[in-house]
Amino acid sequence: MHKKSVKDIEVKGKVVFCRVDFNVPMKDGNVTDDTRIRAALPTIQYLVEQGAKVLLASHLGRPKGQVVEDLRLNAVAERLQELLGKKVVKTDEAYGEAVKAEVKKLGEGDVLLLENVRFYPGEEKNDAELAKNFAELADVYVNDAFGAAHRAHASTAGIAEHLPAVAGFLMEKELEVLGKALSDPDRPFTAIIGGAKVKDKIGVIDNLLDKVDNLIIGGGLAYTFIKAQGHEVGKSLLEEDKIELAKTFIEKAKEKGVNFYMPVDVVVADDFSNDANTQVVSVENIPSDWEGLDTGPKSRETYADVIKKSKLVIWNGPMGVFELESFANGTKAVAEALAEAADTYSVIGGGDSAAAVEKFGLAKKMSHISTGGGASLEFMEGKELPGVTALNDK
Ligand SMILES: Nc1ncnc2c1ncn2[C@@H]1O[C@H](COP(=O)(O)OP(=O)(O)OP(=O)(O)O)[C@@H](O)[C@H]1O
Ligand SMILES: O=C(O)[C@H](O)COP(=O)(O)O
Repeated sequence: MHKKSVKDIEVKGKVVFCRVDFNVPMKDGNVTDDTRIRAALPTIQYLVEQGAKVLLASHLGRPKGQVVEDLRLNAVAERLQELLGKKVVKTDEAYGEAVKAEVKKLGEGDVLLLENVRFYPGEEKNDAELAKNFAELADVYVNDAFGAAHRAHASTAGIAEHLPAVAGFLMEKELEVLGKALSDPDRPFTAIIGGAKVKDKIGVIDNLLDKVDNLIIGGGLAYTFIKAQGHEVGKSLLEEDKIELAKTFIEKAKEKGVNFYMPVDVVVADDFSNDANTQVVSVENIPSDWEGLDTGPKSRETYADVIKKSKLVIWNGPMGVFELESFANGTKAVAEALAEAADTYSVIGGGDSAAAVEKFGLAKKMSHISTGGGASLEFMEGKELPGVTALNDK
């Protein structure tokens, strides 16, 4: 990586402002999935072992610059304390005199978690004053928040102007895996793109068509492609204004010699619910008052075949409405094929696909599950990540 890492600097005795992405799912005041906390542990533990005074900063949810009691980081601090096996001090603010006083009390190897940085309006505006306030707390800045690296905020970008700024281990790992996939992929290289809307995936499809050998399309966005091929899609999700774009993607795939796989059959339902009546139909025969909610068995088989013959697969977006048992099979088939393909390096691009492999109990079988939803998507689109750009070059 061309950015400095936490290993490139001396941290002993220094106060380190470490931005992490502890934006975790919560229910009734408890952390329901601590994956992102666990993913940041190697950096935190390293800083502790090296004798740094560790200040952790994160956002949680979207409080829009106001204090929202339910979005305080207290439960996160508790979970972190359990995982680290050592005391984590938690402050009710993220900067200011009271916080400075707490920081002064820290000894080498101590850990303090600041309050939700999005309680301050300046955070999302990348306000220079707020960035300075954060920087005043510390001697060094470490960014390990890959999941928030696509945001140019005060704690992800602005602060780096005031302190030596380096990447943490999670940040490095994510950039290494995703970067290698895009710049020097093992082949055959397959991208699987699903999810709800074409509009959210335009950039990623366009960029990946320049790089992959196979592109597999599934999920709700497939119906715009099916329509682009001249078939009726009934009540399925359709973006009328993206049909022409879908045609250009199919054309681009042809020009680039990319094998383009779309569903040949789908599971249609007469209602968006688990108890709906369902049938499997070919894409030429989608009934006018039914909607497609999953890929059909023939498509699943083809997709699994392509996956197993690939050396590298990047997957972003579910193949169907996997949250409903009746329409989870397409997504499950992709997850199972990836789990079975021992020679295939599988990269799960965060968000819903990561939730799906977790739900099917197959997460451990994947080579890399990104902790970034939006961040990994923007990276795959070839966009610059402000949280990375802001760090010091090697
Ligand atoms: N055929 C379909 N019709 C309607 N919705 C669908 C269909 N297939 C999948 N979906 C829905 O798409 C949603 C996921 O879409 P999204 O584009 O957000 O995926 P993602 O990129 O994996 O997630 P994230 O944005 O969190 O990274 C899921 O909730 C799923 O139920
Ligand atoms: O959950 C995420 O993708 C990151 O934590 C970023 O959150 P945001 O979309 O609210 O900026």
